[in-house]
Amino acid sequence: MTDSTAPAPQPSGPAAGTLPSDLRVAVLGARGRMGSEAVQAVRRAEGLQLVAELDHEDSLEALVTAGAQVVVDFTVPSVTEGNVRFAVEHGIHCVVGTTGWDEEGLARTEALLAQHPGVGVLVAPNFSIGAVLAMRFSAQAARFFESVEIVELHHPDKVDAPSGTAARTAALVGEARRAAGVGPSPDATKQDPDGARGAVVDGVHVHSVRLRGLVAHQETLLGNLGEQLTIRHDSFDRISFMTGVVLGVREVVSHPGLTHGLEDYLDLGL
Ligand SMILES: NC(=O)C1=CN([C@@H]2O[C@H](COP(=O)(O)OP(=O)(O)OC[C@H]3O[C@@H](n4cnc5c(N)ncnc54)[C@H](OP(=O)(O)O)[C@@H]3O)[C@@H](O)[C@H]2O)C=CC1
Ligand SMILES: O=C(O)C1=N[C@H](C(=O)O)C[C@H](O)C1
Repeated sequence: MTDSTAPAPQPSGPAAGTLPSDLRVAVLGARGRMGSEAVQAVRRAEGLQLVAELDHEDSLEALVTAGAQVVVDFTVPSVTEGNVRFAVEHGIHCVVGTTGWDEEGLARTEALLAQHPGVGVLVAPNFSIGAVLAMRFSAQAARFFESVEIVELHHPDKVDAPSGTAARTAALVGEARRAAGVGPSPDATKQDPDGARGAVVDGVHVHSVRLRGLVAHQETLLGNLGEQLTIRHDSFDRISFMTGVVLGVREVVSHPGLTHGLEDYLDLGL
């Protein structure tokens, strides 16, 4: 959708200090909480050149006009897959932080990528290194405990629940427990008319808290008789996601096809 009163998108030529070989990067959702942080991170990063900052009133055609090689998407769940489709069809690699992706959307994107060999798409539910490790640790621990539940806590302006990170953690935990032949967490609840037990994702209960003052936080609670393990991660500031975003931009160009999760670009040594 275009708005003639809105400022035109900002395709920019080579800026002082950039080289012709710098990777040309555009940010979608550039005025949002994450997009604005990503704009600054790309500007700061050596070897990257910010060529467009787009928000919802801007046409995606501006990505092509600006000659973007990689697009970073921090928009809203309802539009992110369409943004990726446009980019892939124009040979532009994608680094996607927007949440709300389901298996069907990922499968459609994978099928599209098969028609565009050489193009890479990274969909990462969480770009902070601590959160990536917390997801991995949760999956590793899952089979050793009788009970597992996830609590995610976020700022109240977040539009989706459960968080993408919590949904991904639950999927990894569920998969690890199934692979190990571990049954569901014990739960005698027979009546829950108000949904007090939270959402159930891949057999794992997920509870979403929305509280002013928070940024992004998550606990995986694992229980056995007489003991509890808590795997907690806190993002106190959105700067925590930026190392991962810049890494994703640099790596996506050499990882054709679909990558789900930043961990595939990292050597976690686990
Ligand atoms: N993977 C990760 O590590 C992280 C992921 N996220 C996810 O990133 C997403 C964005 O979060 P956040 O920045 O807090 O949200 P915001 O609401 O602050 O930002 C979203 C931005 O996208 C814009 N927008 C909406 N529709 C379009 C469109 N069609 N094209 C381009 N831009 C559009 C909005 O504009 P307007 O307001 O004018 O409509 C807004 O500026 C969420 O899905 C969130 O879960 C967040 C943090 C970390
Ligand atoms: O909306 C947010 O803020 C966040 N969204 C992502 C999610 O849904 O997991 C990542 C992080 O939790 C912050």
